[in-house]
Amino acid sequence: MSKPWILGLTGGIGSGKSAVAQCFIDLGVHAVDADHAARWVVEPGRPALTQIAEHFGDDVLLADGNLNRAELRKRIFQNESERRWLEALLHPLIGREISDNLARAESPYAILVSPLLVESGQHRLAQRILVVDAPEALQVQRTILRDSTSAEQVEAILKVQASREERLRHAHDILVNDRDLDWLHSEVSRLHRFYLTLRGGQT
Ligand SMILES: CC(C)(COP(=O)(O)OP(=O)(O)OC[C@H]1O[C@@H](n2cnc3c(N)ncnc32)[C@H](O)[C@@H]1O)[C@@H](O)C(=O)NCCC(=O)NCCS
Ligand SMILES: Nc1ncnc2c1ncn2[C@@H]1O[C@H](COP(=O)(O)OP(=O)(O)OP(=O)(O)O)[C@@H](O)[C@H]1O
Repeated sequence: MSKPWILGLTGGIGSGKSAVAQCFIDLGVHAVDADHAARWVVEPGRPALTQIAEHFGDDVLLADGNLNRAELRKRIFQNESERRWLEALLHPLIGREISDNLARAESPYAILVSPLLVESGQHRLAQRILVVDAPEALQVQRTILRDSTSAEQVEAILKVQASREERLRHAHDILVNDRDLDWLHSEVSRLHRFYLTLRGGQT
């Protein structure tokens, strides 16, 4: 089987990656999401969850045995060495899930959605990079609304992610997501037609 042509889709927290990815999925494009892979590798019964509980203590587990994501989020975004420990454990596992899933793509191209595409080196899997960009104030506002979290928590996450400038340096295409969802849909349709021409109809 030939390797799929991969579009890397990235952007900071709350920029709209998942919303853009959904538009591509609606157009029939196979999508692999690093945040979803990050959930699979810590499901109950997976060795990584046991290692996380041993390292951080049982407070990071819920009564039903699932990961207490809100608790772990608090711990890692206020302590760089704890975040690095967690990333060293999870990123290789996430990378394997992503590669396995991308290999199953049957659409003319596939997308890899990842908040840390540039930071983690996952961009090397992609032939082209689309950055979803939005003003920082809008990223914070959208994330607070979506996650019922605080501005301080979102800003702590923003601080450890690549800067907009750094991310944009890797971009082949930029989608500025500062309008409504109908507009976003039409921009993604336009990009999709363009990517199909780049693929020259190859499957
Ligand atoms: C800390 C955790 C449990 C918090 O879970 P929660 O459900 O609250 O958030 P979720 O996983 O949906 O992530 C939301 C957003 O936070 C940001 N984020 C998550 N992890 C990181 C990180 N290590 N560095 C920078 N930003 C991150 C991203 O923008 C992501 O889209 C979770 O984010 C996690 O396991 N992070 C470590 C794994 C990782 O690096 N994931 C990023 C994808 S590779
Ligand atoms: N153009 C838009 N108009 C209105 N709401 C939007 C728009 N784009 C995204 N949103 C909303 O903003 C929130 C954040 O978007 P989304 O979840 O797609 O961001 P993300 O980049 O995937 O974030 P994360 O890095 O946290 O996973 C969601 O609730 C989404 O529905």
